[in-house]
Amino acid sequence: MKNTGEYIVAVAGQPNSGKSTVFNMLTGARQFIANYPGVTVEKKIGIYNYKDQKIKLVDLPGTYSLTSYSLEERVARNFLIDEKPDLILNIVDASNLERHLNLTFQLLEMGLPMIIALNMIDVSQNRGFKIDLEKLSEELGVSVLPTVAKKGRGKDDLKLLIYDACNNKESYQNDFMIDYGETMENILTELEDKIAADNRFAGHLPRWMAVKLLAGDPEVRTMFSGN
Ligand SMILES: Nc1nc2c(ncn2[C@@H]2O[C@H](COP(=O)(O)OP(=O)(O)OP(=O)(O)O)[C@@H](O)[C@H]2O)c(=O)[nH]1
Ligand SMILES: [Mg+2]
Repeated sequence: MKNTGEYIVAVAGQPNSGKSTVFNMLTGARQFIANYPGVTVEKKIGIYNYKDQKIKLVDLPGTYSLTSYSLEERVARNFLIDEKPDLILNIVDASNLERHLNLTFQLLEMGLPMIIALNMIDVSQNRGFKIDLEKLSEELGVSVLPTVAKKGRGKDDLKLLIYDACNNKESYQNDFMIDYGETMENILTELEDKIAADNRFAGHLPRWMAVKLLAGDPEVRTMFSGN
């Protein structure tokens, strides 16, 4: 594992979930803009120090899923695959929980350490929603922290959680797995074995590749056919 004295945290979430607001809340003024390799999509990077640690946040483009059909989705997912950040900070809009969990499941399938900031708790409460945080966290196998980023609420707890997660990655590495049913699972297992045995795909998560392959993902298909 790299230990360069700084941790890289990818801020991922659907559009309008409050990613940038959380990003600003955590990093304040220490921000700069870069680009992702080969594309013009803006890469917003922010830095803050916490205790003895330097934390580098990357504000990923907002996407509804992680297929490879749009540039933003490709950028977000390639960042996760290529850079293997120390942690994914998934921003979820508590007032649209069901819709936002779609991306959460896809992020979980990438097999990286992850935590969730359940943002917009104020909006969710105003709508009369009561979210059982413990149950949500238990079902997903991920730590869930409520935030109201617009008002700075949850900032200190979130910094502490990020610090803890970066320093104890194994405990934040989830083993979440969608069960696609017997027929699909049989095919997936076969594919996973083939992928795991193929050194072209070293460093890739076999399960993730197998799922994407079955879904007809163009990028993964190209990788597989070797073109
Ligand atoms: N009420 C409320 N509003 C929030 C909260 N967090 C963010 N917002 C507002 O929600 C809107 C969207 O926030 P952004 O931070 O821009 O969301 P984003 O995820 O970065 O959006 P994209 O970059 O377009 O994907 C802004 O108007 C924020 O001020 C919150 O916890 N509560
Ligand atoms: Mg934003």
